[in-house]
Amino acid sequence: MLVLVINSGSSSLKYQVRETNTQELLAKGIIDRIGDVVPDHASALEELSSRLRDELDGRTIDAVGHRVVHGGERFSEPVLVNNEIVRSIERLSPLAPLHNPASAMGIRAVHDKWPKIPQVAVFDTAFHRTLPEHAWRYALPDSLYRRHGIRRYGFHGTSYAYVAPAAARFLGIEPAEFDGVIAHLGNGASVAAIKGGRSIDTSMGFTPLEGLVMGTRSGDVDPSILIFLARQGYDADALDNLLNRESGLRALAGESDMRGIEEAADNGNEQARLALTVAAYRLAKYIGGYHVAVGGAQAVVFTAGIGENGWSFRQLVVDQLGPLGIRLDTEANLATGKQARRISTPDSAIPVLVVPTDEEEAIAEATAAVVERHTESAATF
Ligand SMILES: Nc1ncnc2c1ncn2[C@@H]1O[C@H](COP(=O)(O)OP(=O)(O)O)[C@@H](O)[C@H]1O
Ligand SMILES: CC(=O)OP(=O)(O)O
Ligand SMILES: [Mg+2]
Repeated sequence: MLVLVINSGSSSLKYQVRETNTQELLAKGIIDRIGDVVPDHASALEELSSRLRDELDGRTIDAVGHRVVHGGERFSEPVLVNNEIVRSIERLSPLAPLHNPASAMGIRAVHDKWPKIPQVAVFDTAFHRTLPEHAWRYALPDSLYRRHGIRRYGFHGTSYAYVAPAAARFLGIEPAEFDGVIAHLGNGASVAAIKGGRSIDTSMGFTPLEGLVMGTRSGDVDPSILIFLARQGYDADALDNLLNRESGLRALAGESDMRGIEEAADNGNEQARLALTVAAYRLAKYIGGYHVAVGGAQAVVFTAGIGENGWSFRQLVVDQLGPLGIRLDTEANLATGKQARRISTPDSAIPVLVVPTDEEEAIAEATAAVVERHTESAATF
């Protein structure tokens, strides 16, 4: 089955075209710096459509798989999209303002272009459905959970579901026996605690705003800051904009893209250095906490744009993990490539790995499975 995958991240649109029976990769690309060089997701979709005309050379797509960040309490598995499901994804937009609108727009754009093609939504929240209640529940009145679904959902699940078994394979253990801490560091960034191959805690919460310092998102802050600002006259939209778009690395360093920040820090820019230190310190604390949560990690794993490529950021983080007996191999940390690799010394108490993620490959597989199941069940009626 020829599957087009569209991964609408907050700052990028990644796509792949895969023949899922043969694993052949026909096209792959990224339109990045959305919100900066590319104005918005709509222009990114136009660019994608013109690239596909050239890259597909007349071959036709059988199905389209979309990454959808927020699935709320309703979606715990990939689903075949219909009108009602797109509306449901749109209703969840306030809980993932940088992502769900772009996914819904992508689904509608594909439907307008190719109305007969089946589309599948694959949710970032699904992998975290195994979180125990003590990890997903906030210390808030239960009515907020019952009335508004206010709880921890967690995100980047498709990536964790791909990387956790890959890390286990690298260590030579069964995926269901893997206990570890995985840091998915892209424009949005989160950490997950994996025990027995399942997610038991994660740093993002009700929305993809909680937790780590990100490109433009603050991560954890004292909620009183919001109350204080509300009393100063900030309304909901102003707070949303402040925390989701104007904070994080952008607020600390003046720009949100890690490549530019690392370069500025190398050139002696103090603001950029401080931004990296704040972000690395926050992450190191989470890694220590999740090492405890999983009852002793068998590995600490870095993945996604910064996790796979940002060697100096990895060094800043791992250098703080000395009390866990973790030692970075500075030479190995400089290696590049799409292979899973170890970046800690042989005597490090816990191995530190870089394991590249491939959300698009995982979405292509899930999409083909859903469409095949649907076609089979349609045939039996
Ligand atoms: N070679 C590199 N060195 C450091 N950071 C990098 C490199 N390549 C990409 N990145 C960073 O990765 C981040 C984007 O990661 P990605 O996983 O693609 O994000 P998203 O999916 O959230 O849009 C950006 O901050 C970018 O600067
Ligand atoms: C959930 C999330 O923040 O995704 P991304 O990192 O792709 O923006
Ligand atoms: Mg991403």
